Amino acid sequence: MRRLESVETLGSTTVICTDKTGTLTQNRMAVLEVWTPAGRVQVSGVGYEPTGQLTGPPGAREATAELARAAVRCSTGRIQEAPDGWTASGDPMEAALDALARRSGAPAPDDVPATRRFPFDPRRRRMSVLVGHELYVKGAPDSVLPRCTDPSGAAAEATRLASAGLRVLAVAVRTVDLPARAGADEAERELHLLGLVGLEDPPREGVDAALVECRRAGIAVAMVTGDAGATATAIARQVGLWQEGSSRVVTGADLPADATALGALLDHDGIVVCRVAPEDKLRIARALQARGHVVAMTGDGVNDGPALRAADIGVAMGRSGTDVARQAADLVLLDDHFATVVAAVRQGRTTFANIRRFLTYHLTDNVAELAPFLVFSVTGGAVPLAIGVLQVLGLDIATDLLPALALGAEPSSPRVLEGPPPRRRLVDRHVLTRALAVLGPVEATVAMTAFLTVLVSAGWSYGETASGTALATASGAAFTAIVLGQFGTAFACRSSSRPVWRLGWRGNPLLVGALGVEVLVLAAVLTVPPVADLLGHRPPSLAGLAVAGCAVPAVLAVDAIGKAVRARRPGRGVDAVDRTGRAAPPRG
Ligand SMILES: Nc1ncnc2c1ncn2[C@@H]1O[C@H](COP(=O)(O)OP(=O)(O)OP(=O)(O)O)[C@@H](O)[C@H]1O
Repeated sequence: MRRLESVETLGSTTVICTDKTGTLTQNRMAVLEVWTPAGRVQVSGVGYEPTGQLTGPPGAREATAELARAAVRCSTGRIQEAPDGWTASGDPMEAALDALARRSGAPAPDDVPATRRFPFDPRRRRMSVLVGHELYVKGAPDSVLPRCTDPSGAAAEATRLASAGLRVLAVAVRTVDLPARAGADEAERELHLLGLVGLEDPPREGVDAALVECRRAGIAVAMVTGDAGATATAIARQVGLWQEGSSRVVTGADLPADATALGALLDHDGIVVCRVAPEDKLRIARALQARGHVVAMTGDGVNDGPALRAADIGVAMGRSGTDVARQAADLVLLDDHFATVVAAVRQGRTTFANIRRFLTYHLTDNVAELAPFLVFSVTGGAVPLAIGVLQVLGLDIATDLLPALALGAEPSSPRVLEGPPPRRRLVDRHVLTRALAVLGPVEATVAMTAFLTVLVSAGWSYGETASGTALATASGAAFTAIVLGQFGTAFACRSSSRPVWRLGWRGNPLLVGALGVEVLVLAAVLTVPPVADLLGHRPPSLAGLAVAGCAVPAVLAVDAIGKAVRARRPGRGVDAVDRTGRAAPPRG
């Protein structure tokens, strides 16, 4: 996480716009098939190894070697031998082209340096390199084929390869005497098509399960990719993103210009947006936000910065992403894996819930601490002050600190990704009602009852001045009741919906440890004379202790009743993604 405050936003994510390569797929490319005007060639081989087999008519295999040599001349990515086998150095797709060249027996590219380079650009979707008078071009078929003089049959082949889920690249050459001032557009025309390459990039393991989690969590997922529609759709099907009936594929160029129409078009689970330009990503993020969504957007390219910044959560690829994307992002995925985005959302929801637990716990305590002062003031001093300022400090600093910290470390609930994301404020009506109107008053009542029980049993009656010893013993009982009440509150705060006995006792070992320490601190504060004298109390009498002990069951019982009442209210447990496949808006 680059910005800590984004953790809270992450938990509220309602739409994830993910790219494909490396996030949903492994970004381990391998050429499976080549089409040249001389025929088709099937390519086999293991990973990036330079040895493999080409199967096809001899003419097609020769043409494949020529195509591969041109593609490598137009690339910088290469394969290299590492201790654990052959790996890609640079762009994995270009490394796969290098492997193809070696498997096809193409002569290694000469050392003649390129005189001009027109680098890959996601808007042009092609690149070229001029070596002497030869211009080598490679790029997306829909970008390269219209610039070829002889593309017959290639478009249909490109569609066939893409429909099989392969990433398709067209490779072409041109012999040209290029003027020094000529730009890419002028250079990359009248091309001679060498053929098409179909590259496999297998889906990542765990993506399908992560998508199922997203659906349960009310998070819609859209694939936003620069790749072709057919390839993107095939991959969407393979990973389980495609939803029969509600999914559809839209091309970047066909996205409506109007933001409202764009938002309405994209506001569904399983949408595939293909051939997007970086500025499309920015528009997509803004259009979904305008519909009330909290948008997480992944990106890796230099041009993805504005979209990553505009999204509520910009997610950059740590391995394959550019520095620009990483700088613009809130979250950097060290493994580039889609499932990690979902894990981060889970952590975001957990952190949000833990901060609320922590706040509820502390607010409850405040009510119990304030009540004695209220009673004292309202009765005009007829009821003595049950606890003093130093005792309040003792409660806040000594006994409450560790349980509060332990609540902040409550592990993720298995149900945290069930149902639509919370879009509540940290302190909302539920937190305030629970702390100030339910748990707090119970603690306060038990504390005052313990206090008065000790006083009355020592012979005090309303309006009289209590003896110093009776007052100190009664105050010790009130103090004990508040500490024990907080004991119950700490367990009650572990869940906002389930009673304590459904949670198990070992779910948060830190809390159990913290409460053990709390008991020791309580005993010390009550019995160690200098401390007890400083705070102005003494150990409670048996009657006082008995009443104070009721604080735990009283808090837990009232908490369970409050949760049961809340569970009966309509609107709880709404399905995350409704049957139309529309993304659930954040819970209000
Ligand atoms: N290095 C490259 N040289 C030539 N063409 C490329 C290169 N990289 C990609 N292409 C072509 O451009 C198309 C779009 O690639 P781009 O990198 O914009 O998409 P993408 O970001 O890879 O999409 P995603 O990451 O979502 O899969 C690819 O389908 C491919 O045909």
